[in-house]
Amino acid sequence: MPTILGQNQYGKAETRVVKVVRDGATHHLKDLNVSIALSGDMDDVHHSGSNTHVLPTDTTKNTVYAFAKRHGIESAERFGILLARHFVTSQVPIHRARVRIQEYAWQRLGGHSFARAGQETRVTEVTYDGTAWQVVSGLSDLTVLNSTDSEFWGYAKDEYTTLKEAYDRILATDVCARWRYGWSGDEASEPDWDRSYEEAKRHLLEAFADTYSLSLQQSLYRMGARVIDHRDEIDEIRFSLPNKHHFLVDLEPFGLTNDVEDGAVYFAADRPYGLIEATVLREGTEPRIPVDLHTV
Ligand SMILES: O=c1[nH]c(=O)c2[nH]c(=O)[nH]c2[nH]1
Repeated sequence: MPTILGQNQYGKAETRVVKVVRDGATHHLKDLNVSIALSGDMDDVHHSGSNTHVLPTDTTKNTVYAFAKRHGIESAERFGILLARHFVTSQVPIHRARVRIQEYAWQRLGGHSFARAGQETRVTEVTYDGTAWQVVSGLSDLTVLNSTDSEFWGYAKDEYTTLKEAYDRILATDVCARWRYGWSGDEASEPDWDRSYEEAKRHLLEAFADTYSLSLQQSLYRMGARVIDHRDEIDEIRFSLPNKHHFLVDLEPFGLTNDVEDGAVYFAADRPYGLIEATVLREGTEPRIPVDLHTV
């Protein structure tokens, strides 16, 4: 049967780029997911396997990172225009470039601290056996990020350790927290659940933003301790915190320095991720929140 090649396009999908702009102690964040699709004179690669006209998808990814550093990210549209024009005007066989960009919105918590806008899910689990009540509430998927004041160094090393010590890194996580109320079931002392939720959330966010962090484990403990210290009705809190790694992109091959101090471009990796989990308890109380909040 004779066949013909129909519409075709190619490029790197979902390049996750985070650009930090430092304005003194105030940082600004652009967080994009960029997908490039190029098309043009691509018959040969499909028919004969000749790659002469194929600018690698790897290159389209590098271009996203290099452009983020070289031109900054003023808006998703401006960034898309720069990229699309670049591919079409610099490669003769490429006649069309489609650049799709998703931009993640961040809400400011402080100078260098941010929470992903409108994302979290509030949860509760109420158990009653005719005698005792147990109320465990919390939240999932509250994404937060500090663009500085995070280090990680001085860790144990063995023959498989390659991680470079970090003295100024991005610290980001999706907070999954469950807290258990000490409430006995007595109506007169029933907590104001909405207020308790808002305050627990506020305290854990403030602790995340205010902590100069030497590890996510340390930030976690501070977040839990802040909630327990300020909220008498809560006896126990457990966190499951993925360490959402942001790696500095090596832009040296393109003659660009990517120094943290003057606003860097990061590759936001989605997996694998470190998963840091711990319970913080009021002294004298029993741990009752299940250990595995996540199922992975
Ligand atoms: O805050 C961190 N805690 C770790 O246990 C760890 N491990 C790692 O590779 N990076 C980090 N970061």
